[in-house]
Amino acid sequence: MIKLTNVTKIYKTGVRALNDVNLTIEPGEFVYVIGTTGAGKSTFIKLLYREEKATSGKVEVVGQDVSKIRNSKVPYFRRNIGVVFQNFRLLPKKTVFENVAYALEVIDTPRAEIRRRVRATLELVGLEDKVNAFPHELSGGQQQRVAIARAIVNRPKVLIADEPTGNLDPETSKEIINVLLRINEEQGTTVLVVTHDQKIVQEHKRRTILMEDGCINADTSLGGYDL
Ligand SMILES: Nc1ncnc2c1ncn2[C@@H]1O[C@H](COP(=O)(O)OP(=O)(O)OP(=O)(O)O)[C@@H](O)[C@H]1O
Repeated sequence: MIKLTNVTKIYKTGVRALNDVNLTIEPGEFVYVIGTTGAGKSTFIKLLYREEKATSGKVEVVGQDVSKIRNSKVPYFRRNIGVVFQNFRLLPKKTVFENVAYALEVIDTPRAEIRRRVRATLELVGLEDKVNAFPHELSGGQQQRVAIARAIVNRPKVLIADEPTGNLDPETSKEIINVLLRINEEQGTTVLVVTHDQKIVQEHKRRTILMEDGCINADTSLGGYDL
């Protein structure tokens, strides 16, 4: 599903954010990416949805060589990938329903289909009773659920969450991780969670990739590494 082969990323400033990274993530995996600030976690995920391009090496996502996708085709490619951020990034003047429906409207989904899929997705994230609320009427955890619903409503193969619990208290963080786990288990979506939250990683043990100075320093799937 995701394969990096000898991937290096050097920014224009000369910073080497990723240094010869090799990694494979299989379809349906749930993976944490952890590491100190500046380790290269965000750079890694930006390469996956073509927000940045690798300086050298090969990045493959859903069978495509990401650096070879033409700029005009990038929006189509991105339909395979849902992304959730720490700061939710919802449209403030749109309701919960509209925020989630928007992702389907831009790809010309028929109205009845939009209604059906938005409702089913809001149910999956436990927000069926907030369909008509506006983002400012919701708690942080509820806003993050809306962001997750928006990211998965068109059934992407990969869901990437960059510090999804960074602004949330421990109890709410746990709920958000449970939602991500449910999506992984019920829909078979490959899920990547970048997090600083050691507690979450310990509580719901899944494959964990530790990044340091642009390298993968440990990977629990390779064994011999107990966090
Ligand atoms: N657009 C950019 N231009 C130049 N350097 C950058 C850019 N983005 C990131 N960097 C640098 O690349 C390195 C890796 O950054 P990255 O954001 O990938 O780390 P991170 O592990 O996600 O950190 P954090 O946990 O703080 O988000 C850092 O030294 C950072 O300063």
